Amino acid sequence: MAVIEVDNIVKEYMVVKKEGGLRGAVKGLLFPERRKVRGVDGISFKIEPGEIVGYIGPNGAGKSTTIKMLTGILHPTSGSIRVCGISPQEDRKAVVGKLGVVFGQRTQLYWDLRLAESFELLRRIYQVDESTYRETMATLERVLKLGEFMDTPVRQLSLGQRMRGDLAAAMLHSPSVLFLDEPTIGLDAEAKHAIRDFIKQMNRERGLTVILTTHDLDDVEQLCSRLVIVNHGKVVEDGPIGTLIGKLTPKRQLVVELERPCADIAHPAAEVLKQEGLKIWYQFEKQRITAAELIADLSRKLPIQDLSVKEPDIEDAIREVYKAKPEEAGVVEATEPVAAV
Ligand SMILES: Nc1ncnc2c1ncn2[C@@H]1O[C@H](COP(=O)(O)OP(=O)(O)OP(=O)(O)O)[C@@H](O)[C@H]1O
Repeated sequence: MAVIEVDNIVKEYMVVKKEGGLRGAVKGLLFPERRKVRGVDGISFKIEPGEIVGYIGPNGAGKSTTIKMLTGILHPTSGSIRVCGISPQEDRKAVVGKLGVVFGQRTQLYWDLRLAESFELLRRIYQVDESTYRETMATLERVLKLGEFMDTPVRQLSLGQRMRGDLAAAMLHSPSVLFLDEPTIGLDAEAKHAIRDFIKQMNRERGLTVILTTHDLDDVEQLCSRLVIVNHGKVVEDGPIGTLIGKLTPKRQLVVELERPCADIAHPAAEVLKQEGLKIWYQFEKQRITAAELIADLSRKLPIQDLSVKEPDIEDAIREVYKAKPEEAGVVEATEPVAAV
């Protein structure tokens, strides 16, 4: 049985149309013109146990709205959702017991308590019995290396430590599904690595199902086996990462800094985008040549002082690949949210 079944869900919001200028503002106050917009417009997908799925799309695509409906915070205007066979609308409490949620930008830890006290409070809220809690906590402490800051007040934790704390908090009640919203945002390379390692380990050892929204291409490449790509409230692609990632990010850039000027900087498999002094920007297609091959070729003929590979922006790539006609978009500009309907 699928862990998550989403069948043709729609979410409509009421918004007030805004008009420019003082006259427009007064008119808007006296005679607000309301209209419905679709934040999610007929989304369907199924997720099987143990999958790690990247749920990605540009800003305003409908990712948060979908996650809020899956967790029961919002109700769909139409369509149906099952999480572990349960409808979040009908029994939110039961669904919450099956889910762990981590928002990179917010914390569910208690700012004024020490980390260990925060966990104890969450244990009581989730009604985890003490022996199960001790066992789970021992694993989480070891894998996430929480020991050194268990007694630190949450407000004094670094962002990376707090994220590790938040992941542990989300796993305290041994959920079957973990929702991660930008789990590595703002973290340094080492902290990102620790977070990704933990997710992989929980998935491998406990069969944890993970849904991940992220703007970080490395998160997607290193964690996800499948991508569901949304744009303008609709699923535009759903498939294995191997086939989709190349389509989304066909082009990369290599920035090379030379030690001294050179006349022949061309390469047959890469385009020179621009040159500023000793710095050259090459653009190349992953399918045609790998970064390592290009670097090896160039360093044979050029005196390279420094270089870096630039990944394309995942958001721009999605927008570019899945350009929708405005009438299909279902999104109205210059509107102000009023209410979910
Ligand atoms: N409370 C609300 N009232 C009105 N419209 C809303 C509301 N919440 C979201 N929307 C609209 O619904 C659409 C989907 O928004 P949503 O926040 O789900 O997108 P997202 O993909 O999560 O974007 P981001 O990456 O910026 O978080 C957007 O057009 C947004 O403006």
